[in-house]
Parts: sequence; structure tokens; C-alpha cells
Amino acid sequence: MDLQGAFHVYDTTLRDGAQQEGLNLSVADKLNIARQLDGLGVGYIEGGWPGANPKDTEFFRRAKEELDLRHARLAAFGATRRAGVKAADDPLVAALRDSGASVVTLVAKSHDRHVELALRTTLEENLAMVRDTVTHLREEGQTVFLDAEHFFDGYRDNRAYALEVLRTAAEAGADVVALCDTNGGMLPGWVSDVVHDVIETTGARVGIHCHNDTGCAVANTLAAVDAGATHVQGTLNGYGERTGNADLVAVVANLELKLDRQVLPQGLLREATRIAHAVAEVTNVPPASRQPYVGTSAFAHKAGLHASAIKVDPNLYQHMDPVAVGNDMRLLVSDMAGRASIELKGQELGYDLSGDKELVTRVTARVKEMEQRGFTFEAADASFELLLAEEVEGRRPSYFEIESWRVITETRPDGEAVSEATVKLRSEGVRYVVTGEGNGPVNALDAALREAIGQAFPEVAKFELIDYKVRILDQGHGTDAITRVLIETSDGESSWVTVGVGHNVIEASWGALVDGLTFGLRRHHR
Ligand SMILES: CC(=O)SCCNC(=O)CCNC(=O)[C@H](O)C(C)(C)COP(=O)(O)OP(=O)(O)OC[C@H]1O[C@@H](n2cnc3c(N)ncnc32)[C@H](O)[C@@H]1OP(=O)(O)O
Ligand SMILES: CC(=O)C(=O)O
Repeated sequence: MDLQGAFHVYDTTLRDGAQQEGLNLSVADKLNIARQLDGLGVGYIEGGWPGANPKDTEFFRRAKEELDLRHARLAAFGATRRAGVKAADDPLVAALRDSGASVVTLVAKSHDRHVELALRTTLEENLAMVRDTVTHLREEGQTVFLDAEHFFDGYRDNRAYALEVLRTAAEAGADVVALCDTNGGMLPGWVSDVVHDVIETTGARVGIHCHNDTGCAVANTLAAVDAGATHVQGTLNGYGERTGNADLVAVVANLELKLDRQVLPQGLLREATRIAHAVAEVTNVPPASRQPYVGTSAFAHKAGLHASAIKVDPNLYQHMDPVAVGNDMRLLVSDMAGRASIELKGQELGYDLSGDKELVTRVTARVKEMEQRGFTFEAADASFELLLAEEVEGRRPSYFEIESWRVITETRPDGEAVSEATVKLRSEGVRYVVTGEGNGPVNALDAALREAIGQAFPEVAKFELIDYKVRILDQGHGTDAITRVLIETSDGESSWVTVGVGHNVIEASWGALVDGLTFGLRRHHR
């Protein structure tokens, strides 16, 4: 497939995405993300603005040596020449020319008010800035795209001038004029009307760049494509200024799966979930679980009635097969579960419960009763699996019997508070009495418990508590409230979450800790 031909998928995660509050990418991060984007098969990767800051300049220098892109071309982003300067003499234009990128995307003003107020120049000089800069870069052998900044607002205020900017760029040799909804205020119908008019009036190849301030960035992008745009810009996970840009994965998934337009190389859309999550690791921005297509909740089903229909056919409650974007269907167990939810969840965990209605009814009732007391199983799959195993196998999986535990916290002479726990238990016929220290009571209990069990099961040494969350359930009761604790434990290869509930935060933590170790041992021994 000709990625740079019939239809352009243009990613600006490394430039507009990096303009998101709280997102700060090193050069190594940018190189890493560029490789991921190439793996998704986008046609263009906008790497940043060379010359604007040392990091972006360095990115383009290293990209030449280190990036071996299979699908994408690298694009350098920057502004047209400044007013009153020759394009060849403008240092920022020179940085674009010398960046090594074969494509340059020039941002240009297309709204007359911006020309007069922000650039503080004449409308004629702005046209000359566009013409000269495009011509200069074309003469240097680069492909040029034009990002017409504030195009839609400019079109409303002064249609003739906004269109003149596009014509000027196209006549000077720009391959694409991308209409930018810079302030993100548009709605799909409006975008559609403007794109139709631009194509009819200018005949230029039109691209679209939408921000999400009305929550319509993806819809606006699709409306533009429907009206004839053949170049879409967006970012992974919708990163970007303010409320972000169009989420490029949602855009391409909609184009391929709903509108039957192949815009990525065959088969690569299936990498979307993996890549969206891998990039979130690099940006260190937690992925939104409800993100369309690739979110962990995108195909998660909680309501009992949904599960009962899904049991017959998953498509009854799904708009598409999650496999097409590399995602998975998940069944959530909670007080909204019915028997079908439990049966399907059991299947997911390797238990065929279809022949035992009574057991399924019992588990459903237990889940509802425990959730009423404060437990939550949708967030604690491992505790649910232990409950299910107990019902199926007739006894709770157990590798040790707790005799007693206690924990004290005291201040040392230097004022530091430390905790000490003692745990007494029996495992494999041996009695263990072990103390553990920690910077808090849960830390001390965890240390003592693992030390004791580790003597009978050395594999416990690999287990590590990686997350600990406390939630007060009945907030009206202050320190007397019921507490829920969620603990995530890892064995270095995978992790699992367990839940404990109690009036006492230590008691709740203890329940989650014991479940966490029990689940880990069970998984190891199975
Ligand atoms: C819509 C978008 O998201 S476009 C991308 C925006 N991204 C960024 O701004 C990030 C990178 N930017 C930067 O590092 C800096 O702003 C720079 C290097 C580009 C410019 O820095 P400075 O020269 O210090 O100026 P400053 O940031 O205040 O910008 C104002 C200048 O840019 C000029 N300018 C603004 N827009 C444009 C444009 N589209 N074309 C040409 N010049 C422009 C203004 O006329 C003004 O010039 P002047 O100083 O000669 O009056
Ligand atoms: C160019 C760009 O990022 C915008 O106008 O939003």
C-alpha cells in the first residue's frame, strides 16, 4: 500500500501531542515513540520543531542516524519565514531545511485577525511569507504540507482571505493544505460544509487537524474525510494542547472498520492496543481505561443482562470484535452480576460452570452479599478466583494456617515512627514465629508474613507488593468507617489484585495480603 499516496495518516504525537500539559519527552522517548508509530504503520511522523529548542534539533539529528523507518516518513514542523526577512535567511526556516526530514509541515496564519494582531503584519506580507517559504523549501527538494492555523475561524471572519492563503500555498507547491481547528470549537456539520467549499473552490488536496475542545475531534476528522479530505492528522491517545487532538487510533479504526477504507498497511491495526499502551508507558500518562477501541474498559462488561446475552453471542453487546484492534473482551464480576456473568467469568478463569446451576447461583449470591459489605471484585480478580475455587473445590485454597498476628508502631528516640509485626503460622506441618520490621504497620506485616511463608515456599521471595490503595467506604463515620484495601502483588512476570475489608485498616490490609500470597502460591503450583 502506498502510504504517502492516496490517503495520508499523519501523526503529530511528538509535536502537538508533546504540547499537552504534564507531558515531557526526552529525545530517547521521542525516538522510542517514533519506532512505535512506525510499527502501527502511519505514513508520516511529525517529529517536532527543529530550531525551536535544542531537544527537537537533537531529535532530528539522531533520527537520521538511529531511525530506520519501514512505513513512515519523518516530517519537520515549523513556521513560515518572519515578516520582512528572506526565507533563505530566516534561521528557523534554515533549521527546517537542514533537519534531514524529507517533509516539512509549515504552520501559517490563515485568519486575518491573527495576521494583524499576532504577526503584526499586513495580509499581503503574510501571503508572501507563505509563498516564499513553500517555494524555498520546494526548491531545496522537500515535500511541503501547509497547516493553515485557525482556518475554520478565519473562514468565518474572512472566507476570501482564508481561501487565498490556501491557494497561495498550493500554487507555490504545497502538496497538502491541512485545515486546522486550532481552537477546537467546531462541530461535524460545520467542518463538512467548509471542507466541501474548500475542495470545490481551490481544488487543493485537503488535510484536517482537529482539537477536541467540543469533544468532537474524531467526529470532525471523519466529517472532513467524508467531505473529501485525504490527509488526517492526530495523535496517539489523543494527546495535545488543552483537551487534546483527534485520537489517531480512533480515527483510523473508524475509517478501516466502519467505513471500509484501508488506511494502514494490512493487519497493523491489530497492533493498536499494544502500541497505545506502550506509548502511554513512555509518556508516563496513565492510559484512559474508557478510551474508545484500545481502553482496558472498551470491551469490559459489568451488567448481568449484558453478560447473559454475550453468553449467546458477544456481538449482541459489542460494536465490533476487539481482536481487530488487538484488544480483549473482559467480564467484570460485581453486585451487578447475574448467573451468566459468573459463568462467563468462570470460563475465562478455566472453570466450566455451565452444568452446575446451583453452584453458579451460590457464587452469585456470595458476590452480591460480600459487595454489600464493601468488597469489590471487578477490581480484584484474584480474590474472586479464590472465592470461586473455594466453591468449586469445596475448600478455600490454603498453603498456611494463621495462628495469630500483631503489630505495634512506636517512635524511636530520633522521632522516627517504625512498626514491628509478629506473625505465627503453620505451614507444611511446621510452626513459624517470625517478626518483621517496616516503615508502617502493613509494610511490617507483609515482611513478617512473607518471611514466614518463604521458609516453606521459597518462591515467595519473588513476590512483591507493587500497589496499595485504601478507600474509606462510609465517609460519614470518620475514623470509625469501614475500610477497603486493594493490594497488587507481582511475581516479576505478572501481577494480580486482591481485596480486604474491615473496620480496621490493618485488618483489611491483612485480608488482602493473605489473599495476595495465597493466590500467588496457587498460581505457582498450578
Ligand atoms: C497552533 C500550534 O500549536 S503551532 C505550534 C506552536 N508551538 C510552539 O510554539 C512551540 C515551539 N515554539 C517556540 O519554541 C517559540 O515560540 C519559537 C522559537 C517558535 C519563537 O520564539 P520567540 O522568537 O521567542 O517568539 P515567541 O514565542 O514570543 O513568538 C512570537 C513570534 O513568533 C511569530 N509568529 C507567530 N506565529 C507565526 C507564524 N505562523 N509564522 C511566522 N511567525 C510567527 C510572531 O510574529 C512573533 O514574532 P516577533 O517576535 O518577531 O514579533
Ligand atoms: C498547527 C496546529 O497545531 C494547530 O493549528 O492546531
